[in-house]
Formats: sequence, structure tokens, C-alpha cells
Amino acid sequence: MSFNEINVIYNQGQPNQVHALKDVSGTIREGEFISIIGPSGCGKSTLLHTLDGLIRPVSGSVSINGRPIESPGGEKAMVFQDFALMPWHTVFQNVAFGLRLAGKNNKDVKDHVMHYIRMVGLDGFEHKYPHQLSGGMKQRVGIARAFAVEPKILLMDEPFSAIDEQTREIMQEEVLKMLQHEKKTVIFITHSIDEAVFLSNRVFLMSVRPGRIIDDLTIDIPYPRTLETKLLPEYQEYKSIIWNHLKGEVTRQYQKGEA
Ligand SMILES: Nc1ncnc2c1ncn2[C@@H]1O[C@H](COP(=O)(O)OP(=O)(O)OP(=O)(O)O)[C@@H](O)[C@H]1O
Repeated sequence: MSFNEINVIYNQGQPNQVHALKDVSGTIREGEFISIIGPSGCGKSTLLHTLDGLIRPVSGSVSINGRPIESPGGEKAMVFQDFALMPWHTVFQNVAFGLRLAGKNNKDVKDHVMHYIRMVGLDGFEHKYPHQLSGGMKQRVGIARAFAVEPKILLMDEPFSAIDEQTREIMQEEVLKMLQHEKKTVIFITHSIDEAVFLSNRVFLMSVRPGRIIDDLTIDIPYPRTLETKLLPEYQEYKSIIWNHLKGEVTRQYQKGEA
């Protein structure tokens, strides 16, 4: 996937105009795990939604293998911060949702859906409704639903930020394991430096608004990564490099009076 000189402006030409992304360019190779990190309101979600095709930039282009991206879906699937499950559907029906949209019926997709329910550790919960699940379990459903459509690209918008710290660490490891079995390109938004270093092979650091990618840092720590990875000295070094970069941006945000 590549994106070239993207500009996104909300409410263009109006008094409340917001220049959210400015001349943002980058290339993401197949199978990479990219985290996007940056100060609050810098345009991370805007970038993710632009890469998904949900937001059309006022200028610039987004493409996969030379084909322009013009709409969400297709070879992409999104995992949302607030899970975005349908409360009136069971776990099974939520996971099957994308496949049903593609015209398949529940019977046809049963084995396929159960494979992904098992993969996220929710075997036995397929007939439960979202309100009967914990936050971590709800996000497992969100992840299973995204994997079930077998996308090449997984877009994750702060997927673990509404989940308690212990569950979050477990799920980070689980997602990496799932990706070993089913290779995908992942673009992942987070506010957590630790999460970005643990999961990614590259981290994009964004500036305060209008958002730009000001650094593209390669995390040169081999996979598979486990919780022991966090004890490596280079792990701590990457964290401090990112923190030092972010500190400058957050300070600039304070000085602009926007934090
Ligand atoms: N639909 C919209 N209309 C107008 N302005 C918007 C809209 N969506 C986002 N913005 C503004 O664009 C800027 C970038 O927003 P965005 O949500 O992409 O940032 P973010 O980095 O994901 O934020 P956060 O870290 O708080 O989740 C912000 O100033 C936000 O207020």
C-alpha cells in the first residue's frame, strides 16, 4: 500500500475548517505491522480512515499495488476501539456478519466462523450476546469478525484502549500469534508507546495538527515476541527514542494551547 502527499481538510472553506493531514506520504509493504502514534487530535484516525477509503483526501492518493483505494472493505477490515458489535446479534452472528454481507448464509459459513471463534478463545460463547461478555471478550469478537473475512490488510483503531491492562497484554501476544498463522498487513493506532514497540516492525510518529509523519522508526526485534521481549535493553531504547520524539510534539501542542 502506498499513500502520496495526502491532504485531508474537514469543513473546507468554512470558519471551522480543520487541516487534519498535510502532505502525508508513505509506503507499507505486505506483511508489515505498522503502528501510528502521535499526540491527541493529530490525525491518526483520519489517516487510518483515509487508508481504508472511508475519507477521500482533498489531494493526494492512496493505492494498493497501483490500484487506487476508493471505498472501505474489499481486502481491508477494521477493528474498532468501541468494538462496534451488534447487540441484538450473538457472537456467532457478529463474527459471521461480513460473510453474510457477502451473500453467504449461516449454514454455509458455520465451520469457517467457528474456526475464528476458536482462534480468539471464545469456543462455547458463540450463542452469547455482547452484553454477556467482558470488554476483552467483546474485542475478541471484533478481531474474529475482522479475520473471518480474510482481509489482506487489517486496520486497527486503538483496539485495546478500552480493555484492562492485563487483558490488553495477553491480547497483544495473542494477536501476534494469530498473525503468525495468518499473515496480514496491519496498520494499528495506539496511544501506548509500549504497545507500539511490542507489536510493530515499524512505527510512524505523527506531528501535532496538521498531522504529518515526522519519523518512521524500524523496530529491529525479531518475531515471535513474547512478554520476555519487553525485558530486552533494545526494547527500552526504542521506547525512549519514541518518547523523546513525542515529548517534543506534546510540548508544542501545549504551547499552541490545544492539549
Ligand atoms: N468529522 C470531523 N469534522 C471536523 N473535524 C474533525 C472531524 N473528525 C476529526 N476532526 C478533527 O481533525 C483532527 C484530527 O482528528 P483525528 O480523530 O484524526 O485525530 P486522532 O489523532 O485520531 O485523535 P485522538 O488521539 O484524540 O484519537 C482533530 O482536530 C479533530 O477534532
